[in-house]
Amino acid sequence: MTPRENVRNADEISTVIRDDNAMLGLGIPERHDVPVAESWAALVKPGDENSTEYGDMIAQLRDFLNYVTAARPDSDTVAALRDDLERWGRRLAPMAVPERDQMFGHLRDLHGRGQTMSPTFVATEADRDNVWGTVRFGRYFLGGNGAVHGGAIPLFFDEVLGRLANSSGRRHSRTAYLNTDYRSVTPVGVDLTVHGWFVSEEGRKRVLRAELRSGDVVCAEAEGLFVRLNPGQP
Ligand SMILES: CCCCCCCCCCCCCC(=O)SCCNC(=O)CCNC(=O)[C@H](O)C(C)(C)COP(=O)(O)OP(=O)(O)OC[C@H]1O[C@@H](n2cnc3c(N)ncnc32)[C@H](O)[C@@H]1OP(=O)(O)O
Repeated sequence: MTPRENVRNADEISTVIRDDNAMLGLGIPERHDVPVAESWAALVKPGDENSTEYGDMIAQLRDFLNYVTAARPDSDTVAALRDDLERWGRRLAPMAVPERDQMFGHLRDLHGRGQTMSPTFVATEADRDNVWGTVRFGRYFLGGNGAVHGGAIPLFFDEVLGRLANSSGRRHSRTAYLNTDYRSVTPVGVDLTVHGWFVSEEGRKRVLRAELRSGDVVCAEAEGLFVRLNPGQP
């Protein structure tokens, strides 16, 4: 008997659906209510126009990607969605701006910077050399068998360590290497804890490490070298 066949009443059904949704990384609201950790907030560029509204739209887009990933829609639904997406593409295309003016990924006062490329990192505490926070990979980031895709994890580490490497007034650096060790399966739809920290800073070279945990279990670890850019270096 499957867990669903075992369900007896409406309360139990809604509990099962809620649990399934959590497992799938569905219906998880973006956490705009959590304040950005104080020293991490020093990176914030205040007053980004429409940033809250844009952030809410990105949160919807994140949920949407999770629903698209999880659904097996009928052909009418697929056709309707394709047409809607095409209409939105045509509406947005004339609004393209140069990179420096785009909002996607540039809203540093929002958790996740207003982008959907990597899951939202919620920084809860930070100092000059450390950041702590949480992340939940939605269904969109599924690799297989409930595990997060192996490529999504270094992307996430680059997001956290890249930002920490350039925090607290440090001049901009770029990732030279980023080594990831997959210690155990990283589960989709589960709140994970993150710690990123400086190991050393010598001349232009900044070595940082990070750890991703599910409860007490270490899911993945990373070490990155970030090299401070010389003036004029892209
Ligand atoms: C506007 C809003 C934006 C918001 C953003 C928010 C945050 C976003 C978060 C996302 C963030 C995302 C961030 C991203 O993803 S950045 C994107 C990914 N990274 C890149 O595209 C970088 C490409 N590479 C380069 O540009 C150059 O190679 C760099 C600049 C890295 C170094 O070239 P450069 O010519 O300048 O320097 P150098 O070659 O003399 O090297 C200098 C020193 O470093 C040592 N070295 C170099 N490489 C390695 C290596 N692989 N292993 C070990 N060591 C290495 C080297 O031996 C030397 O050491 P030493 O001999 O002096 O002892």
